Amino acid sequence: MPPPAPPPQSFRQRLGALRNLPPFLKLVWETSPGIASAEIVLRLIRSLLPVAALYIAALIIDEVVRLTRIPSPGTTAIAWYHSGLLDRVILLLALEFALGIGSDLLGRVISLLDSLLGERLSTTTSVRLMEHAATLDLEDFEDSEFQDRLERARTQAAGRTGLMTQLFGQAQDLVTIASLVVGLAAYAPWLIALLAVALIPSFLGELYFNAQSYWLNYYRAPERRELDYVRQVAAGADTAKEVKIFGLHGFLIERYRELAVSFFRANRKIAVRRAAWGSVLTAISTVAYYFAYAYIVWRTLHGDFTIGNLTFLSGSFLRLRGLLEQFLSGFSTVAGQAMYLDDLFSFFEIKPEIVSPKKPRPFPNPIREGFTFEDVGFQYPGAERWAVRNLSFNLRAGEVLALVGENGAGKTTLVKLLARLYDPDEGRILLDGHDLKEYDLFELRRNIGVIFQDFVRFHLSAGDNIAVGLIEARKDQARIELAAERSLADEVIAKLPEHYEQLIGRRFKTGVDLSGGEWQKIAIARAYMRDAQVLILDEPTAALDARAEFEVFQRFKELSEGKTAVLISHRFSSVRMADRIVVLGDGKVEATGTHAELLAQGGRYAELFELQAAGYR
Ligand SMILES: Nc1ncnc2c1ncn2[C@@H]1O[C@H](COP(=O)(O)OP(=O)(O)OP(=O)(O)O)[C@@H](O)[C@H]1O
Repeated sequence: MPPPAPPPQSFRQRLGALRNLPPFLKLVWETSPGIASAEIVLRLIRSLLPVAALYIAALIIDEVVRLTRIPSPGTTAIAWYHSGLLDRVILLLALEFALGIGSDLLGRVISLLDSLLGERLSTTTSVRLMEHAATLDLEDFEDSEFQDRLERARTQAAGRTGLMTQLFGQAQDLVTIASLVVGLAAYAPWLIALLAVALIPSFLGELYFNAQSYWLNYYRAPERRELDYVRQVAAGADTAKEVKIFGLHGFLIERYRELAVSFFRANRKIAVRRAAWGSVLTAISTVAYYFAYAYIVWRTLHGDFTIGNLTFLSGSFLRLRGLLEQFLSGFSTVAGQAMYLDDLFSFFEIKPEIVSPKKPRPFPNPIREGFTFEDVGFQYPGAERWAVRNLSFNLRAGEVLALVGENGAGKTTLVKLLARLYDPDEGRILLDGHDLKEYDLFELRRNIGVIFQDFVRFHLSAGDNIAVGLIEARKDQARIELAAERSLADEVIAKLPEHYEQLIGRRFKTGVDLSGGEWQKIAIARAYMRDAQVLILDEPTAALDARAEFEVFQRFKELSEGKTAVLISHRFSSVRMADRIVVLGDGKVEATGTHAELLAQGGRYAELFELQAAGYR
């Protein structure tokens, strides 16, 4: 589908993006006040060198002209030197030389500082981006519009160092321009007006095309994400197996090509128009330059200006024109880039909704009553169906509760609500009689150890893969080993060549991959790593063989002595171990009871149990 046409943007709106510059400069400054101030001082000095050089060049010429008009002291350079007539010229030449060398040196130092500061800026911005992303809600991450925004902000974080150099350069040029204008104004003020008239059209043209490019990128962010995604799927290690089996290469490459070609076409259209208009508008300024040049020559012939003045003025004018052109096109680049900054700063403006209260209630230790779901309803953003609704039940302190239900019944959603990854849209969840929202978010999560069905396979060492359950205890080898023992991961690790140090996953060269069930044992150890009061296993055992799952759950039950535990599984052999079972159907509690009670009731539980049991007979 073609992207919608860019909305008409007034110049004022485009220039409005410049409001992003002060916070951007603040960011640059905070990155490194030392380098930034050195840059400012050096650039200020360098900005005044061109006018000084032009002025001295003019003095040299006038001096030479003067010397050609007096009687020659001799024919050799030595005779000239000894006459003392060359003293002034020599001094001026030496000065001009020093200015030239100085300017070159300063240029080198400045670009060195630029690159140092740029790299630091890119790191600072990326770190801030990650820090901010960490505060945001899970809901945000699941929203594709948010993903687009994050993607744009991410590219901005890496790409804005050019803008910094540009801004510093602009400021430097501005000082040079001002110094040249003062010089020029002293001789021929209206030349300056002529320059302005000549340059404004090309400036406006640049501004317009920059805005076009920005909007193109803006609207294409979803497609760019798709482009990256397709590339990843086509050439990624995780997907290679299915891509090969199903022979998806052709399909993926074709999709990539289609997207890339449509990008290319849109970009080309803007580039061609920009080039065409650019050459027309630049021609106007060239005409103005020669017009001004002719005027200065004419005034010199009339005796109003000296030859030195002529060189100074034409030199200044030429330089000024170049600088102004550079400044204005730089300015429109800056205005264009400032629009991209919108993406970065607007990302920083997203505020999380799930936060801790200002004065949190102390977290109960031990939990006395447990959790109560009161008529809880929750709808995923953008979804029409309620994932859970009118959900009421108790999770009593110290019990082992199993959650059962068909796919999509709302089991995982319930767990996410319990850990406040989402807040309910209706009803409330109480912990020991108080709303979960009254407790500190961090404390709540620290007290809950959840292992999800889709736990993350970190491409880290086996030890670290367990330690992520309580990252502060990463160095506590005894704790890691105990957790591994409890989840049966110790047997898996014993077989690895480097044991706990073994890198697992196939992303890195020395990595060893594990089977699905082996990964699960490692993941379950994370729950044991933290001494949480509530332990939740949300079906991370699906890939375990029947014996392993039985053992894992048996241990889980033993080890959750004195803790509150929730287990979700589709295997009744495990479920029946729980003290109490809650049957979910369509986001509601359908029945509760022990295994025997539920079988006796003969509802959905009995039906599902019979189905599974029949399969084994
Ligand atoms: N991130 C999400 N965005 C939108 N809808 C979702 C999301 N996650 C789950 N759902 C929907 O919410 C409902 C409940 O899903 P949930 O994952 O809680 O089910 P479940 O009982 O854990 O299922 P399973 O046994 O398959 O794991 C389903 O209809 C599902 O489609």
